[in-house]
Amino acid sequence: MSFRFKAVCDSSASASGEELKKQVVNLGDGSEVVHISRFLPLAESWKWFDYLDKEIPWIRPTIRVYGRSCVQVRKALPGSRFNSVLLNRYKGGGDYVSWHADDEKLYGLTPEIASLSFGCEREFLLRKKKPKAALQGQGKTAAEEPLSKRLKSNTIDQHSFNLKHGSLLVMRGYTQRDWLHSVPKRAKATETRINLTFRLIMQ
Ligand SMILES: O=C(O)CCC(=O)C(=O)O
Ligand SMILES: [Fe+2]
Repeated sequence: MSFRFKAVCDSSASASGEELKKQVVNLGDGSEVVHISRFLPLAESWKWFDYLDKEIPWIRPTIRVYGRSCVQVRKALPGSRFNSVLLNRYKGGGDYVSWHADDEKLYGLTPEIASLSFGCEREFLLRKKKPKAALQGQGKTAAEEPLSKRLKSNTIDQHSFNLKHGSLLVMRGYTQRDWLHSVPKRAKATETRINLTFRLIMQ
């Protein structure tokens, strides 16, 4: 699986011969999102979708982690900074992931999370945490934060990305500390979407 994944990435960059349309969104204060809507070729992406849809024993373990299973990948993606992948399957527009941050300690302070999407296009939202919530993640109180940080910043505090079949979205820097993300319900999204999020778990 890991070898095939790498091969697919390489061929998408060279075989198409066209520049990857890369959108880099600076969220401010050291947080950043990179979005490449045609990261993998469409046909290759459908192969991945079919493989994952059929071969993964999709389960719904509890209501809190609705439709999600976790697979530990060892020695995967040689040379990369990821050692685990989480798989999400959204059967239709009624399946969603509510507002959260992947800010668990096991990912470190500035985790890089790379998300590949297959199948039905869905909206991905980012919303700035309320200042108190962002500070809690660092064990600080508002008073401990420099005045410059407490003044209202003029950056936009909500972003939306349409995650297409074969797209890649990378969250990095302080995005998990300072921002929340979600995939909301969408009545019009009738088809299945599968999403892989690659992460580095600190040993
Ligand atoms: O499905 C997605 O694009 C996001 C999933 C997600 O946020 C997660 O697995 O933590
Ligand atoms: Fe997440």
